[in-house]
Amino acid sequence: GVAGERGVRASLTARDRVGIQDFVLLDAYTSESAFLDNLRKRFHENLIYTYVGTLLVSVNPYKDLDIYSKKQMDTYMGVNFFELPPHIYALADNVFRTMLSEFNNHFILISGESGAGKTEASKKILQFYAVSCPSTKLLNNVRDRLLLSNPVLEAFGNAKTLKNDNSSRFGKYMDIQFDHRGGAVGGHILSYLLEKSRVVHQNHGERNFHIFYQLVEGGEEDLLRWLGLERNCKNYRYLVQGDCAKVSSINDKSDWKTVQKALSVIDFSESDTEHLFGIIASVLHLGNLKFEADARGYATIKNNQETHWVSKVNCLSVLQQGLTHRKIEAKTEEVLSPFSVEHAVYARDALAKAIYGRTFNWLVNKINESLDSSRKMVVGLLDIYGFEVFSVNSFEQFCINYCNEKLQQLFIQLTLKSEQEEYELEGIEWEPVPYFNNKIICDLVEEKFRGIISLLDEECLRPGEATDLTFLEKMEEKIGGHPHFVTHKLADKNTRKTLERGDFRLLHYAGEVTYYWLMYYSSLFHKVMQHSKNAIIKHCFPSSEPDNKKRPETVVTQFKNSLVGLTEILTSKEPWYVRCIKPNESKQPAKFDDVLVRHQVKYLGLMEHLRVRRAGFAYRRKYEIFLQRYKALCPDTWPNWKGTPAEGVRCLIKHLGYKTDEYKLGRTKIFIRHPRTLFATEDAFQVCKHQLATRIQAKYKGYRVKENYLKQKEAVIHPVCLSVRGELGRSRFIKGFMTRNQPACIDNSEYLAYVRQNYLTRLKENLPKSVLDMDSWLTPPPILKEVNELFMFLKNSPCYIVWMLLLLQLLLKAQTSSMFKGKKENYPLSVCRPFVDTRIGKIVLIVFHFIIHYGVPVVKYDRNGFRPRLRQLIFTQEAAYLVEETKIKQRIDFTSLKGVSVSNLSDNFLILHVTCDDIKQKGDLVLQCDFLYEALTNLKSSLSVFSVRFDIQPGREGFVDFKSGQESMVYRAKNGHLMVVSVDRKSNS
Ligand SMILES: Nc1ncnc2c1ncn2[C@@H]1O[C@H](COP(=O)(O)OP(=O)(O)OP(=O)(O)O)[C@@H](O)[C@H]1O
Repeated sequence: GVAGERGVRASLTARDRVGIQDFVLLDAYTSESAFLDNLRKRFHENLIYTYVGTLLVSVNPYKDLDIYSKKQMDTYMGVNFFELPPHIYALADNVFRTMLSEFNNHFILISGESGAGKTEASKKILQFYAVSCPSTKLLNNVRDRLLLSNPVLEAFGNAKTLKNDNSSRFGKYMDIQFDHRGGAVGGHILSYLLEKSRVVHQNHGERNFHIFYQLVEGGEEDLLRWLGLERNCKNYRYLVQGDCAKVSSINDKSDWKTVQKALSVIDFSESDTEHLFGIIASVLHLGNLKFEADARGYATIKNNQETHWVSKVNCLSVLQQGLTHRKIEAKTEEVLSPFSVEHAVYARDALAKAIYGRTFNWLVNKINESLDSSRKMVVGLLDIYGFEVFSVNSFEQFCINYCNEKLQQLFIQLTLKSEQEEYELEGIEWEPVPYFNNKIICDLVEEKFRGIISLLDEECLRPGEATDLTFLEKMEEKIGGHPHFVTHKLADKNTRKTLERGDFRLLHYAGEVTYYWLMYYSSLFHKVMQHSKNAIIKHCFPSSEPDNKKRPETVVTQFKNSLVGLTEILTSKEPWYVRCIKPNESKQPAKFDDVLVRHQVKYLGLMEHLRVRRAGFAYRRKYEIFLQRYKALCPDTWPNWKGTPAEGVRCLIKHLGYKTDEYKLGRTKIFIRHPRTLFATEDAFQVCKHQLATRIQAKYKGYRVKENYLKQKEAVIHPVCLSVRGELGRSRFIKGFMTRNQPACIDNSEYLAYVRQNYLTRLKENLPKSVLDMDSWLTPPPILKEVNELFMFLKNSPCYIVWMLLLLQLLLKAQTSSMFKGKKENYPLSVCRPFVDTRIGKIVLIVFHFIIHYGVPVVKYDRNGFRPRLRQLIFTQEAAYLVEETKIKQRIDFTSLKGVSVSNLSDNFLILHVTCDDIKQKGDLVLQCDFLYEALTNLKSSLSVFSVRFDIQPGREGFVDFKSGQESMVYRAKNGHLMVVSVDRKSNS
């Protein structure tokens, strides 16, 4: 039954399969507690993945599990979602195959709290694609760049926080671009809202971005000297505020090396890296700049040494003035107004943040340049910061949490809402499943004129001084009554105690967060930076910006717009979800905190998702599509249905005997409640399909026979053929052909083979008196030009080397004959071409130092997944080698070669059986070779000193099954074996 079900499922489209799988799996969870129990039990058994429908839930194990090996990847490749335990590879593989079969774009949204495992999940998906996609030299290059962009982005965009030692401090959306064959041909990265405040300030127990520590700890002596840096993080104010420059889980020195290497692979020139690290160093120097008040109380820079280094590495000269003055524009002229010390410190930090932030954007663009291709289809990976609640939540947390609200809203729209709306739209009776729709919070933040962002914009850009308090009052006035907004003034007595006057609280879908931030907007240093000779800084602060005439966009509006862009990107693609869950707050393995997990399960909307999917239907299809697929099952709808598709489906399901509770008919679609109903229909279709196929085949065969007859007739009238055999030969040939009635394999080349064969038969009957008496040899027909030339040559200068060569050929062919004659179906047909001593390019031969006996191109089939790979098979005196271009992939000593098998059919497969106790060997090799007889004869002669079993097997060889069929093909069968189908040649030979 299971096998039958699998067969049925395999025949559905990828999307059907996933939809049905979704439904089947949901049966396991009856309540939230049951779901949690299951999650906990699995977690303790190291089963960190669970499906909720098609959505993958991952619980961070906080320890390395042996589930990400190459072997695991192979196991999940090309296997249906439900056939193996849940895994991130299964999801990645399904997305990939759905993309290839439907030719559309997809995205995987990875969400969860900080430290829940989002970045790790996205890396696992990327690694899976890197291994599973087809590989060529060019594609490998792209793959390396895609993979190596990660450590660079992590160095510049990740940092240690209290929650996660490698926390992504920016949002990342990455497109992996594929060609129509599934080769990964490129990528594109979008980054969102880097947490720039971290450059100048870190909370206790947290660090600045990794790259600063990597440079100071790992940078070469010369580089540090050139940048004016000392190898001690404690000397830099921007690196010591969290008081944890050194962390046991982070190795800055080795990470520095990784980043250096990665930069060179992704096309960063020497001058790029020089400028880049110049900027990193200058930020560190900036942080050490101190100010003191002059006699009038205005700021002046205290330590000139640091200014010198900032200027030197950034090639800047007007820094002093830029940091201690602001520009005031008064009608026609610009006036410089001096800063107080406090303002100067603020300006310094703002400059450091701006430099770092813009450099980060430059870095992302630069990586994109090295990855972008003219893409065909994409799988997008969205790994974006999770919902954050700290004791002090600033403007950045506000943006991050707003982003999470938007993504939750998208999730609701794409799953819960759209599913229920579809039933309504189709007029299907349906009891709505309640869920919390967070649109109300999104509106609170982003609504035009009334939302928090609009109010903030207004406050920032209005004339007069804007402060936190004026902004707060404005919010209280405009959105005071909103149920998700609270301030000290608006709160009830109990809540008021928990709020300061300057705070405001938002009741997010994931919990309450109290915000407090300082407003500031400045374009003070832009002019200064334009004078830099550092190419990156020049690029990041272009001279055309900012356009003073235009109302400047505030940071929050820029962010809002970028989220609108992101939503557009996502809604144009098919969604898939990975929900990451954090099992405990202390990053400990094997600790499952029920309260914490329950909270995440709640706000991630998992239970609602589950309920909606379970109450719904397993399968839905437009009437046209359903009818098109299954119309053959009903005599009234086959082959053509004249009425409307809806009537056709009605007629069809009546004929099939569907019970009324098994289905619902909507306005445009049929909805089927249980997978078993569909399985039964699909089963019936499979049976019916074969019967139909046989009928169509019979018709088609008749047509082909006729067509081929005409073709062959034309072929034998070809002038070459005529000149060889004359009219009599031609008519005899046509007669023979008609008797055999095997049109598909008869063409000019067979006729020529026939001529050769004929000559040899005549030669046998008229043997020469002596081999050296050339005149006694029968004259070969003109078509045997090579032989003729050889004879002419021998005639003129009898030469023993040539005779030796000829003899060698004869010996080899005799060897082949003794091995295969009468044992393998296509033996006589395929062996008539002359054997040569090697079939691989000279360049390959030159690269290897050993003496090569024979080389031939082959296709190697991986044992896991049976993916074909082009290789060269080379024999030397002691071993066989599998070579990719000029790289040896595998060596098989003849001493460890147990045997060689081929089938008795007309395929061109060979299997090399290798002793498995040699751990370096990867098991038996399955190879396909166009020159099978030549290769095996050569192998046999190389092996003569070794005792190797040489088998010709009927039909089956362990994990490879052979059979005859109408058409040659190779595919992975349902039993997991490689199925090799070859054309039946028996009747032909
Ligand atoms: N599948 C996994 N197997 C083993 N360890 C994991 C796995 N996923 C996550 N971890 C551990 O948890 C840590 C945090 O994971 P990760 O950086 O992916 O979290 P995140 O959700 O991206 O957090 P942030 O939002 O802060 O970037 C990792 O550094 C790793 O130590």
